[in-house]
Amino acid sequence: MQAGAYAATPAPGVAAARAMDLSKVYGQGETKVVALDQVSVEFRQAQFTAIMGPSGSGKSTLMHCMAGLDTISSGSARIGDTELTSLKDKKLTQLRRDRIGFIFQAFNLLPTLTGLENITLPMDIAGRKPDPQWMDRVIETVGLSGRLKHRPNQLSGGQQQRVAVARALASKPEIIFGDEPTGNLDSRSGAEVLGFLRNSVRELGQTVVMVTHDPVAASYSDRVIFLADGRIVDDMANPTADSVLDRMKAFDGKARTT
Ligand SMILES: Nc1ncnc2c1ncn2[C@@H]1O[C@H](COP(=O)(O)OP(=O)(O)OP(=O)(O)O)[C@@H](O)[C@H]1O
Repeated sequence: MQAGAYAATPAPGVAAARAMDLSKVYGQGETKVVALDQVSVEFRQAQFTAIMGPSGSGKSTLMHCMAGLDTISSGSARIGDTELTSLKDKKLTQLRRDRIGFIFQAFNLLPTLTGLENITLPMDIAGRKPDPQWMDRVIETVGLSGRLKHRPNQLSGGQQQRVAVARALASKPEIIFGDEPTGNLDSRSGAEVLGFLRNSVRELGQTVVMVTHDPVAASYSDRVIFLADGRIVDDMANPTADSVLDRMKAFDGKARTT
């Protein structure tokens, strides 16, 4: 995909990624675990989706399968129109590099590089030139203008995660996947980073899918899908921290009585 081809006119309602009857089974025989059981879901463009559910419900597995980090056992996983199961390793690596952004709990910044160098590193590796106007917008959106020459150890945890968010946004990926992106941050820094992610969806038309355990983090999203035992059991639009918490309590109560 060409730099600059994406997101000028994001189309809400169009699927940035899609799973159809996606199953993921680990192990065999007595150690067999059905981590995902025929999951079908669409992640729409320019939407911020949170994936929630109890420990072991399949959240990370779903994210890893959709992001091409893990193979699937049956069904289909697509990024845009590209079926991941049809890709060989090299093409899959290219797809992850060129079309997907990642934000993990650990910031994974290189200590010897400045903030700016960390942000542009994936594009440097791919031999692509950052679009200067886009970079300005990204850096402004994540509020890093005065911090670009600092190295990670001269930045707070929240600032380091903002660099990681900017790095994910810099190449205009079709979709960003976050695995508990604020899990290691105090609540104020976490709120800042979540605010930036939400801004990137609203102002830059970015598509974001984030795994979280935190109802407050989920309240920054447009939509929450809830997993239990490898299945989607609920889908909530315009979540608030209270509505998410209520739903989690209802699941807990049900789990205890069944
Ligand atoms: N590599 C693996 N080998 C075997 N089983 C696995 C593997 N990865 C995950 N599982 C199993 O698949 C199920 C789903 O795991 P997954 O990590 O997706 O859950 P999760 O909802 O992300 O959990 P958590 O909130 O604790 O991170 C669990 O039962 C887990 O033990």
